[in-house]
Amino acid sequence: MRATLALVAHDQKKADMVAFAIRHGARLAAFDLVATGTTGGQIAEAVPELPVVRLKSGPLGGDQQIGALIAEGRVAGLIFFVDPLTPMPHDVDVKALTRLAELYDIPMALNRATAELLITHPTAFQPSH
Ligand SMILES: O=C(CO)COP(=O)(O)O
Repeated sequence: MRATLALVAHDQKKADMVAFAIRHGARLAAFDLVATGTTGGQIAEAVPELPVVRLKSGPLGGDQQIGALIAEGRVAGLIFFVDPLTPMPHDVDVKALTRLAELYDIPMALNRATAELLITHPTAFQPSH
């Protein structure tokens, strides 16, 4: 069974996420990928051979959709490049998403340094989560 990874990046971090997807394309290809709308679109444009299911954009409910997948036990890991410097209209959604990842004990990287550690760890993301 393939594990699902969720990929999300705030606007100021999208370039970092695209670079991450390019750098780790081969590793990411081992997973089913879901992403919030704009993040997924930019990954798909940069790495067209990497299939990414795009949900709604974050401010329009995408974070909540990923949270729901986590609550249903369908997400093995969350890589979320958070922008800590910009106020967000959907801050409560961001908080709800990270809270569910905490609650369901999903490996969660909120910055690039942690994402690098998780993606290069062969057993970090288990489908049973
Ligand atoms: O806002 C986001 C996460 O909170 C990301 O959404 P987008 O990928 O649609 O920009």
